[in-house]
Amino acid sequence: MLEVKNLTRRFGEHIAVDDVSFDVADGRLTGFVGGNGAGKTTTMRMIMGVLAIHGGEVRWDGRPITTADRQSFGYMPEERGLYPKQPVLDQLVYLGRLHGQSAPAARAAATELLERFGLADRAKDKVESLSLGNQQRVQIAAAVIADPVALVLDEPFSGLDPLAVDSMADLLREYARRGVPVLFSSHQLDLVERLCDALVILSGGHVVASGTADELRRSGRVRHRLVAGDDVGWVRDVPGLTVVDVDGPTALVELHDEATGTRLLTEALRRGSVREFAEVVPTVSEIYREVTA
Ligand SMILES: Nc1ncnc2c1ncn2[C@@H]1O[C@H](COP(=O)(O)OP(=O)(O)OP(=O)(O)O)[C@@H](O)[C@H]1O
Repeated sequence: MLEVKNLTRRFGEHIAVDDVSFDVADGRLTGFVGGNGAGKTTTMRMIMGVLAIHGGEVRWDGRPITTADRQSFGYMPEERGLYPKQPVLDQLVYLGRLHGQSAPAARAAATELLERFGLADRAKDKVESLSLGNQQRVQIAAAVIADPVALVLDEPFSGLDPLAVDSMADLLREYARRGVPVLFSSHQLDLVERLCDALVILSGGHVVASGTADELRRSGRVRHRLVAGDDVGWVRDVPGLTVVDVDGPTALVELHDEATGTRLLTEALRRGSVREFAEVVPTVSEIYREVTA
């Protein structure tokens, strides 16, 4: 398990990351979200040891992380550091060897990854001759070439076309299935919702929410939607609830307790037909907007 404990980082007077704590459990795909400048990249850089930590610590397997631990991680930095003039396959083999792989093992792993990302026919081309999206695919291959024990990926999905997004998502799921903790940042909340087991939401350098998507949904205000056969303006007079919205036969309400739900439904049935009465589960986007507002 990767643990981030009270991490803090300043740039001059500005506190970019302020007492940030969260866990990335083994086998858990954890989405790291937050607006521009929230502190995601700074946190990931501290996890990987490329930026000095001003407070707190990073732990791996229950003890302070070491340089050797970090070398066994797969890291995709925000600044995509590939050598533009080097052929794609040679570059991946070189990176694999830097991580201690033998030349044949690195070549085999690189070839398999290039095939997986539809780049087998570009193996001999220089990186700079690839489109940005394809360079991004090579960068992903570089992060996973040496069979990492944890993955820390800064916006791995940005710039990918839908097919590459699917390959990337499959790859991350596969690593998670093998028990690898995976932390990735993204601004694509729909993707995070679809893919993640857990979420960490950062705002202004602080963790404003974290947990599984289900835990976050349940921790927010639960709303109910009532759709009746006729106008439901009368719900405003029902005690024990807050009306969020009323539009003709549809009302969105927050119940203060369960008994009010029963009362509301009974009243609606007494007045006519009820087409729907259900809990409204918020999406990750809605939770995000609420906690970062
Ligand atoms: N090297 C630096 N020098 C000065 N300030 C920095 C430096 N790196 C980051 N910051 C500041 O730290 C804060 C957090 O930045 P960071 O890049 O970590 O955010 P982010 O969540 O990754 O944003 P984005 O989604 O835009 O990539 C910002 O206010 C940024 O301006």
